[in-house]
Amino acid sequence: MADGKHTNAPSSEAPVFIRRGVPPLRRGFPARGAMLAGRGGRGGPGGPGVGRMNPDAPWNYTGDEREPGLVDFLQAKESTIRGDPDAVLDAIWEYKQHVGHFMIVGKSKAQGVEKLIRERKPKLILELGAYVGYSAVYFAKLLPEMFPNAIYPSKWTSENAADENRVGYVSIEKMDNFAQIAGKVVDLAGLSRVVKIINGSSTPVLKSLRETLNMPLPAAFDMIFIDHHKPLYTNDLKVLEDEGLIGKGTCIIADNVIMPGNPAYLSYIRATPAAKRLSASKGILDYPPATFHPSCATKAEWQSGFRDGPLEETRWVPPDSEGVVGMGNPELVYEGWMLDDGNEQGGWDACEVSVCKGEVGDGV
Ligand SMILES: C[S@@+](CC[C@H](N)C(=O)[O-])C[C@H]1O[C@@H](n2cnc3c(N)ncnc32)[C@H](O)[C@@H]1O
Repeated sequence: MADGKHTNAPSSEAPVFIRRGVPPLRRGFPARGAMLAGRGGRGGPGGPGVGRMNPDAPWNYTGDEREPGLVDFLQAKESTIRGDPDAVLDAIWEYKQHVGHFMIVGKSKAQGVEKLIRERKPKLILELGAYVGYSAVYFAKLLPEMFPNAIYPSKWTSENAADENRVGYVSIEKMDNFAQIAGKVVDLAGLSRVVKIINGSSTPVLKSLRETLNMPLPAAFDMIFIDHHKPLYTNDLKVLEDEGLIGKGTCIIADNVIMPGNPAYLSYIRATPAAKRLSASKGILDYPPATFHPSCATKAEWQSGFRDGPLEETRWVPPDSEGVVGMGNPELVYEGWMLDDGNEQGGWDACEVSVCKGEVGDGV
C-alpha cells in the first residue's frame, strides 16, 4: 500500500510478498540482541533482549533496587505530584535519568500511542506488562478526559456487564512486586478507579479474562498494548483471537518489534489468512524456533517485509504460556504500519500497529 501501510487481506495474496530489495532474512544472522544485552539494552538482565536470543528462556527479571527506589523517589515528591498524572510521569522520567536503563516505553512511541488514542477514542484498553505503571498512567490518563461520565473498573459489576458506558484500562503484570509498585504509581496519579491491574501470568489470565471482567460476548478490547515477554507476543495474540477479545476495530500496538525485535510476531500478524490456515492445520511445534534478525534491513524493508517470514516458527509455544496454547483465528484481516521511535535510544525501534478490519467474508 502506497501510504506505508500493509494488509493481510486475501486480495493481497496474489503477488504475495513485498520483499523487493530486502536482504535475505537468513537464519543465523548475527543477532543484535547480543550487543544489546552487553550494553544493558532495554531488556535488562534476563529481559526481553535475552528472550529474543533464546526464545526458550523464561522471563527472569525479578527486579533490583531500581523499582523500590522509584517508589521512595516519588513518595519524596508526593505533596507536589499526587493526583497529577503528568507530574507523576515527569518524575518517573527524571528518575530514569538517574538510574540509566529503566524498561519503560520511550517518549516518542508513547506520544505516537497517545495520538492514536485521541484519534480512535478506545473505551476498553488492555496492556500486557505493567512494570512500574508508567505506560498505564501515560495512556489511562486520557480516558477520564475523553469519557468523563463513564463507568470505570472500580464500579464494574455483573449488573453493568453489557453497559456501553464501561471504560477502563486493564493491565496484566506477572511479577507480584512490579504489580504492587504499579498499583502505588497509578494511585499516586489519581487513576485507581480507571486502571485495573491484574497480577498474573498473561496467557492463563487472558484465557479467563472475559469471565474475570464480566465482559459478555461479543465485547472486545478497542486497543491492546503488548509490551511484556517478547517470545510470548504471538501465542498471547492467538489466545486473544481465540477468545474473541480482538474484533473489528481493535487496534493492537506491539512494542519493540525491531529492538530487541520480534520477527515471529510480525510474520504472524502480517500473514495472509490462507498462510495462517495452513500453518494452524499443522498443529504446534515441540521445539523452540531458530531466531533470525535482519538487522541490516532498512526501515522501509522492515515496514514491508515478513509477509513470508518464519510463520512456521510461530507454531511453537514458549514455556511462559504455562501450557495455554493459542490456535489463533486465521480469518482476521489486519491493516498495519510501524510507529517509529525516532532513534530515541540510539538505535531504531518501533511498535507494530495493527487494526483489525474484521473477518474474511465480512466484506473484507
Ligand atoms: C518492558 S516491561 C513493561 C513496561 C511498561 N509497559 C511501560 O512502558 O511502562 C515488561 C513487563 O512485562 C512483565 N512480564 C513479563 N512476562 C510476563 C507475563 N508472562 N505476563 C505478564 N507480564 C509479564 C515484566 O515483569 C515487566 O514488568
